[in-house]
Amino acid sequence: MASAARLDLDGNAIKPMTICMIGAGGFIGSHLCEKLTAETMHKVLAVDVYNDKIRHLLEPATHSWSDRIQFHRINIKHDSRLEGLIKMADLTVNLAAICTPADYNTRPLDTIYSNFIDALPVVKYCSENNKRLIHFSTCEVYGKTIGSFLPKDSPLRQDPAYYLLKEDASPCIFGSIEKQRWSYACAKQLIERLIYAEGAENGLEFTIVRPFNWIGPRMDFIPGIDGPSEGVPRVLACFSNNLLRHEPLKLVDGGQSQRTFVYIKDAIEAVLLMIDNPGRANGHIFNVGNPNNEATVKQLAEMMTEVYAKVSGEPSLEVPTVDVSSKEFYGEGYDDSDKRIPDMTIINKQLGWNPKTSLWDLLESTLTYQHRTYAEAIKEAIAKPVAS
Ligand SMILES: NC(=O)c1ccc[n+]([C@@H]2O[C@H](COP(=O)([O-])OP(=O)(O)OC[C@H]3O[C@@H](n4cnc5c(N)ncnc54)[C@H](O)[C@@H]3O)[C@@H](O)[C@H]2O)c1
Ligand SMILES: O=c1ccn([C@@H]2O[C@H](COP(=O)(O)OP(=O)(O)O[C@H]3OC[C@](O)(CO)[C@H]3O)[C@@H](O)[C@H]2O)c(=O)[nH]1
Repeated sequence: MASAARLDLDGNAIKPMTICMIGAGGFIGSHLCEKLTAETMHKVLAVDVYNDKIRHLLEPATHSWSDRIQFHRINIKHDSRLEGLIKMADLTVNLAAICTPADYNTRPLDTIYSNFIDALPVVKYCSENNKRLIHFSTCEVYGKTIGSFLPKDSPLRQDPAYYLLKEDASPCIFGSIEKQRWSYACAKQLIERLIYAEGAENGLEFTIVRPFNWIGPRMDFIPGIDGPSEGVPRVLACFSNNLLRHEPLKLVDGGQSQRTFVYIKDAIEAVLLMIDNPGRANGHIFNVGNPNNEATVKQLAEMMTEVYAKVSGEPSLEVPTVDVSSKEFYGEGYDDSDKRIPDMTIINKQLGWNPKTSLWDLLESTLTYQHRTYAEAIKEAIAKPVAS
């Protein structure tokens, strides 16, 4: 239930504000909209080209929060209404982006435009109108770890100094230009630098969020069900799709890359703390991830296979995974981040935030959702005769 008497971290009453949320119809946006409507008195101006993932919040128009969320179907690439919405709001949260790795090397121009050029007016309008901005960047701005350049058997690889990713100390290490995978990370890095410069030179009040593999329900799409059959979503949806279809999970280059996964609901708590505590969040870049949930992609596949068997009651395949080369899976120009462990010092100090949910638990609730939402539709799709 929304409460009028919520307090910030310094014990002051939080005043309801109007938030212009761009990209509100996506995975993170849908969870943030849910949180803001259910637990706060803030008003949301939800901007996106799609609204399927937030339709349950918009309809019927008789929800207790209905007068606090408005959907605006706007493509921020070319819509003059954007400035008016930013002016109307106290805070803008910008989530809009192309952010699936399969696009970075195959649609590099769209990726760079989406993550840099299209974000420019948002930053400009916030700066010119003295409005606060929370901008979503990515853990990919760190690129590869320093440790990955050490010899394979070097004991230094065990030293956190060579792999822990720190907002104010780690370098950003990308591959060469023909490795177009880095088009996204590079565009995100440049928009971060621009926002930082707007803060330094023009006083823009900003917060930059670097999400480390947030996962949970409503992430991306299941190919052929609620997205294109040939589409390649992020790993959670790829592996969910394989499990739902009883196919082996594809391990790109053997699945040796490492990631830390954080449950979307834990991560959204961190974003709400940023929204409600401007004095503690402004001017900061925050890693938001769960350093305790590290796994190789192969280990993730094995755990998802085990959890899915539990929640679906269906036996696992005898050979649950298959190796595939990155060239075959993503095409020319793909490259990968080797390891991503967020340093948590800054977010702990400023906001006292820590994630709670283990990898097993977050996969259990997410795969329960995937099974409930998609299993029937997949069965029907498989049963349908293919048109000749
Ligand atoms: N999910 C993660 O773990 C993660 C990790 C790192 C960074 N991020 C960043 O967080 C943000 C949100 O990610 P997500 O996982 O929710 O992705 P998402 O693709 O689910 O959401 C992005 C939303 O932005 C909208 N959008 C894109 N271009 C637009 C435009 N021109 N006009 C209007 N709307 C537009 C899309 O329709 C989509 O609904 C992105 O900036 C992404 O780079 C997410
Ligand atoms: O079927 C598959 C799909 C992927 N992989 C490998 O899994 C690793 C993670 O892939 P994914 O979650 O798709 O994306 P990344 O973690 O590499 O990048 C994202 O991180 C943050 C963000 O900025 C936004 O979400 C995005 O760039 C990777 O190693 C794939 O190769 C697989 O083996 N099989």
